Amino acid sequence: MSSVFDALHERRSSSKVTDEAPSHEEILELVEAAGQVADHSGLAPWRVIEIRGDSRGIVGESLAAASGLHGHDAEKSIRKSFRAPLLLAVVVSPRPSVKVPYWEQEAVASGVAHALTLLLHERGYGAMWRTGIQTRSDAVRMAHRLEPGEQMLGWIYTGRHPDRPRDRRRSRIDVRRHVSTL
Ligand SMILES: Cc1cc2nc3c(=O)[nH]c(=O)nc-3n(C[C@H](O)[C@H](O)[C@H](O)COP(=O)(O)O)c2cc1C
Repeated sequence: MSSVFDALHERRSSSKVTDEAPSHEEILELVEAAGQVADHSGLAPWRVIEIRGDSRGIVGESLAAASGLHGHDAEKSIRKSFRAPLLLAVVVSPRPSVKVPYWEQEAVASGVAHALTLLLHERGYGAMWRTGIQTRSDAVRMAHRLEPGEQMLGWIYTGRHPDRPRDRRRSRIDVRRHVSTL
């Protein structure tokens, strides 16, 4: 079993995946695990929408509509949402709280999304968190039936990793530039 340290170093996004998607039951299991992230007041201010099959077109259609695309350009946008067999829309569902402002609740939802990508990777699924300039548009909100106040965080595109994940341990950051002392 790899350590959290190894898992973080080895995770890489996969833009290409096979048609094999995690089942609904597996998604429930992984989302439950991802939901164990630190959460001020335990508000669980997030939810995940599974999007499979033809429903995937709704994502591209709403992004295209929000961008005012038509014809060939709209079709191109719609095709993009079929790049993986399963799209997991991650949504911030803010709860009323005097103690926990919106930004903290978005941080929790974001943590859930990152944890999900790691868990999918561990199970041999490729995952890639994708958004679009119109992710928070009304067209996308309506297409995903978001409640007032809810916000999209994007979609995790996932499916079986096409080959065994290579050991891709490498650092992309110059850590000394990101850590300082007060
Ligand atoms: C909130 C968020 C939105 C993203 N949106 C996109 C996107 O729309 N298109 C894209 O190519 N990459 C997007 N990315 C980046 C990829 O998910 C991925 O992290 C990047 O390609 C680097 O690959 P790596 O994760 O293997 O380092 C997004 C990442 C985050 C966290």
